[in-house]
Amino acid sequence: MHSLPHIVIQSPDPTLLPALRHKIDRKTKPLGALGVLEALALQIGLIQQSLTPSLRRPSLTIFAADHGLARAGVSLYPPEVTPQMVYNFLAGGAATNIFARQHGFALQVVDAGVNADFPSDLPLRHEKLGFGTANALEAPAMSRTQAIQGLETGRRIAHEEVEKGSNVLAFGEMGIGNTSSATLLSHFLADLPIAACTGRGTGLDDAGLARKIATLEAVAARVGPGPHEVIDILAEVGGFEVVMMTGAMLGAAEKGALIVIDGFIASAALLAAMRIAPAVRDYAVFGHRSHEGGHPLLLNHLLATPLLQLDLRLGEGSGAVLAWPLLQAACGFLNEMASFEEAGVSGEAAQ
Ligand SMILES: O=C(O)c1ccc[n+]([C@@H]2O[C@H](COP(=O)([O-])O)[C@@H](O)[C@H]2O)c1
Ligand SMILES: Cc1cc2nc[nH]c2cc1C
Repeated sequence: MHSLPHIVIQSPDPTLLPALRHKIDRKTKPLGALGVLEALALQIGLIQQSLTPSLRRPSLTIFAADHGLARAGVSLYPPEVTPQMVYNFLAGGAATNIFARQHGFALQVVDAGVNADFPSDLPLRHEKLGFGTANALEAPAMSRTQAIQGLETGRRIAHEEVEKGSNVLAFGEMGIGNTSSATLLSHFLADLPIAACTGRGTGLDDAGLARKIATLEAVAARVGPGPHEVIDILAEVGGFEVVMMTGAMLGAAEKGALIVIDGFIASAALLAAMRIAPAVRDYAVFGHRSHEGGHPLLLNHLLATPLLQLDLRLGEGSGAVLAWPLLQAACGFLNEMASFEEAGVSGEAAQ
């Protein structure tokens, strides 16, 4: 039987922290005046173990998959949209394509388990774990073996991106029904109440939201209160794209790359990854705060400071890619901004 891969992730060595702090504090600005950008520069410097970090070949990988639970009416849109959006990504017409082009991201799309037969010659990475997950109301979304295979595949994909020269990896997803998986992961892995962290996803109305909450509570009752191993929770509530994204985050951190987290689903994948190797958190930055109901709660749980707050609720990695100029700004000021000494500006406070 497959077993959970042994993944060792080290937190970045903190020895460089005082030198990084000193370099930031000698820049021509009041102490702390660059706020969150200072924290970002510190984090990137530590991850790269460098006082002059650089961001190379930003990459976005979108994992797509279908959800059996979508048949229970938990989304406003039909599951057919998942394969249709895959074609849209491949044609370059989705929002995330535009933002990725704008910011020079290398983009790849992975079929993690879409319920469609894609021609083998499409420029799509074929890593299908199944034709959509099982309906989690009735049975585990996937087997433990599929979950482990998904983790391993995601991990390999991230390693390959690093081998191609990337040190910034953003991950996105597409999967009708996947805010339900993310809600259930938040419930089981962060102890968040289902009613509080269920959101409208693609745009459910009040009645739809009430139906979704009742459905997710029924799934949670079938799974039972635990304790559960993280791999079993991933298998119980899915989805294929979420397990692959979890593996990819672990793979990116193993290689010392910066991970850019998108919205609610990506944050739930990180939550799962942290249960496998807690230090993965040290490599993550949070692109934005999604408009999806549970995301602020999950971000609080993760002690995360999202960089943008644009009321996005799209997924596809869009909120991660949009945060790119802020990552560049953090490295830019650390590398290029004059110090008090260089600029002949007095660095002493008057009182
Ligand atoms: O990233 C987010 O925070 C986010 C919030 C709401 C919806 N989405 C996207 O919408 C789809 C899931 O919504 P739903 O209603 O089908 O569960 C999926 O394709 C996600 O990429 C994404
Ligand atoms: C059209 C559409 C595009 C998406 N992109 C990510 N999730 C999505 C859901 C829908 C419905």
